[in-house]
Amino acid sequence: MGNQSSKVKPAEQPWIEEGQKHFCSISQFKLCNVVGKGSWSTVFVVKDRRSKQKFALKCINKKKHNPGKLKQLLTEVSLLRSLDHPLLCRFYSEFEDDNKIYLVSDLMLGGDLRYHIAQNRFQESVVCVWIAELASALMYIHSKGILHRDIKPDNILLDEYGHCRLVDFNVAARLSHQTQDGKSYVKGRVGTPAYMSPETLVHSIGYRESDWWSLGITMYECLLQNRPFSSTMVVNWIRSSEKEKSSLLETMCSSLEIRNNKQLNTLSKEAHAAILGFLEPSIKNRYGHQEKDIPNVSFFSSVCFETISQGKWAPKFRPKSGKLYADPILELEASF
Ligand SMILES: Nc1ncnc2c1ncn2[C@@H]1O[C@H](COP(=O)(O)OP(=O)(O)OP(=O)(O)O)[C@@H](O)[C@H]1O
Repeated sequence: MGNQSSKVKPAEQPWIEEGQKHFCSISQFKLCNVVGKGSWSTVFVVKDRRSKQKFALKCINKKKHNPGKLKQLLTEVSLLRSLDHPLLCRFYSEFEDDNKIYLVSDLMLGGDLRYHIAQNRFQESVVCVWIAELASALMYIHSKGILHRDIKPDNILLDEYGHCRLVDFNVAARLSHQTQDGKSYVKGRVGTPAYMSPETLVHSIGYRESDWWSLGITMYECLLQNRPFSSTMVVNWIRSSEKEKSSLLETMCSSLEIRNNKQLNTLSKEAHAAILGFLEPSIKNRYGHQEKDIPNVSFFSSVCFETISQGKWAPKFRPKSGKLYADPILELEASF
């Protein structure tokens, strides 16, 4: 382990002049490209006319969304405003006009992990830095009392140097409830089925450990290019009768079969153990139950968590510079 900070371009926030952080009108920007499309937004690369700096501008069409969705958006904005970490995508401003709501944030030019893992099978050393960076971001948001609830490769963007940024706080929530023994949780079966923890699927509840489970599925996928449970398998479990649902946890654990999974056996013993640690059905035994122990997980022995958490650890994979990691079809579909 070595401190690489002198050689490495940190995951720094772009420089912005004081006073320019609070964008309030679309006229302040020149539209450049479409960089992504979500289920309720289009994301543009825009250039601030004054500083010439580029940002991501998420545009949400008010007319296409019901008041419930817009309320959810307000929650997302309030959560984003409370967060500031080198491995999250910094949020600057929101403003609106008659038709749209606009959110301005850091622009991530390296594409999402879903794209990259579909192209390549990555070395463990690459994935180790990604998962350590995500673990660091996760510990930070948990320390702020927030659950992400939708960790998956689609919601992880790379910056131009290859640092991971956890994005999409659409369904994130504050840990607003407490069990009798003082454990914080959020109600609801929320997220993407294939990444949902057993407790979320079975009891419609999310703990901090539930995000660690999703990170475990993400790690599995980054290393092996597939997932331990398919979405249809999970959806079928959810749709099963109430009686069967009570045995869902058992089914899921036995289906895990990952303890004897041939693919897992192709990994180092450290990677294998980390996946089993994150995908531990019992939350008390799951990695992340004691978040302070995460840096001691043997899979992370080659990285320094302090440097990782400052966004200064050198990623082992750097996206191609000058390439726009966006489906060209989005450009054609864009409307404004
Ligand atoms: N800051 C950013 N920099 C670069 N690209 C981004 C940024 N934010 C979002 N994108 C791109 O835009 C896509 C859509 O963004 P996002 O998932 O936040 O939209 P959404 O409407 O909230 O989507 P959904 O509800 O389907 O998750 C992302 O998959 C990503 O490719």
